[in-house]
Amino acid sequence: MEEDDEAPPLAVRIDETSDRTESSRRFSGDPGVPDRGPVGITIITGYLGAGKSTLVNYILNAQHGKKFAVILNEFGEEIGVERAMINEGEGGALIEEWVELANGCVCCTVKHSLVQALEQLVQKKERLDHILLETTGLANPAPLASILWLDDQLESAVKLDSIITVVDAKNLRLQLDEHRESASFPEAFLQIAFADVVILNKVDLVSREGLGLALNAVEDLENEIHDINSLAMVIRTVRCQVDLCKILDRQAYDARRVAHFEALLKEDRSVSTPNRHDYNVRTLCICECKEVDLSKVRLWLEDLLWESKYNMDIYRCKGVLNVHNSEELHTLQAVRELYEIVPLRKWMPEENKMNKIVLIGKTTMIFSLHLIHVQSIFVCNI
Ligand SMILES: Nc1nc2c(ncn2[C@@H]2O[C@H](COP(=O)(O)OP(=O)(O)OP(=O)(O)O)[C@@H](O)[C@H]2O)c(=O)[nH]1
Repeated sequence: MEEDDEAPPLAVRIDETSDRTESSRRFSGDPGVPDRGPVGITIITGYLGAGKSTLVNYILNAQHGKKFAVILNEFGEEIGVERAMINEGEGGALIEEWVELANGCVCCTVKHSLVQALEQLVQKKERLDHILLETTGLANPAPLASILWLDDQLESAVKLDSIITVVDAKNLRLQLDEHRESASFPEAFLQIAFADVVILNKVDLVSREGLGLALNAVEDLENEIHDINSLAMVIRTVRCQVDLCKILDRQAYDARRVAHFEALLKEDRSVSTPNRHDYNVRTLCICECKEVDLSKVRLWLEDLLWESKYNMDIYRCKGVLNVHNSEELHTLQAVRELYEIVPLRKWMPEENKMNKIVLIGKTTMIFSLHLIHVQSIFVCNI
């Protein structure tokens, strides 16, 4: 794990008096509803040239009537260049607020300025519907996710909504292959591993090559992305033209957002996703009906997330739990070392009570349930 990930999430506890209404209506097409819940932040990440600015432009120019703040993170020499790439509309009409973080990479040196920028922005939050944070092409989104992901006890005025990773369909394979043999770890893996949504952009460039093979080529890329992160929704685009309802207000980090977890229960994930490629970032899915002991789950998670035991570095985890002596379905969310387990709702009579835990992380070993000692969390041994 990296050193700079350690700032507590309390760092962005900004507005203790903010009200706690749901922010889900912001993009629901009902602009008349007064809604001053936490302002959602979407992190837009992706490799150099993948189409991040194109996506920001597309969002700003879409007919939604919403007010956005845009935070740009650029390296010193690029100051002003990124901003010039964004169409602010006549007289800046499309953007409510601009913040440029120009001191370096947002995931290390700029953490403090980011928090300050958010503090400034939320003072104007009555006028804001959403914040877009575009990171530099090389940024690792992990520390950002840890800073911005707040659990429900923290009454913040901002809330991480989701991480969108834009990937370049033409160059993705090259980018993933690039460092596979070397000691340096490609950001492209991390960006996919942390994504809630992957925009597979520039599919026009793949389709143009070898007509008959084109469809397969895009499908192969989708599979490759899912091998790394089976939780992410993958959307194919040309010039990032995407239905905004699919990418904004996803509340991907809200443990009480029922839809994410119900989808998890329905999806038929295999027990362990075999990788066709020898990547060391993978998804592993635990699927077991036996009841779990909550205190054992916590111990196991803390070993995994805090101690990086079992030769694994877990980036993201989501799951539903069948807890011993409880009639309630519990949800589990983790981003790096932060995790939360909350009771969500009663199990329904027709439901098959089960545990489903999806882990996304890096390992130097063969990813196996046995090796991560998952048997230790169950009330009865399996
Ligand atoms: N053919 C094609 N070109 C695209 C598509 N999307 C974006 N581009 C072009 O790709 C180039 C890079 O797009 P940007 O949006 O600037 O990419 P970026 O990720 O912001 O780039 P950096 O800020 O340098 O990391 C631009 O010339 C875009 O016009 C697409 O779907 N197809």
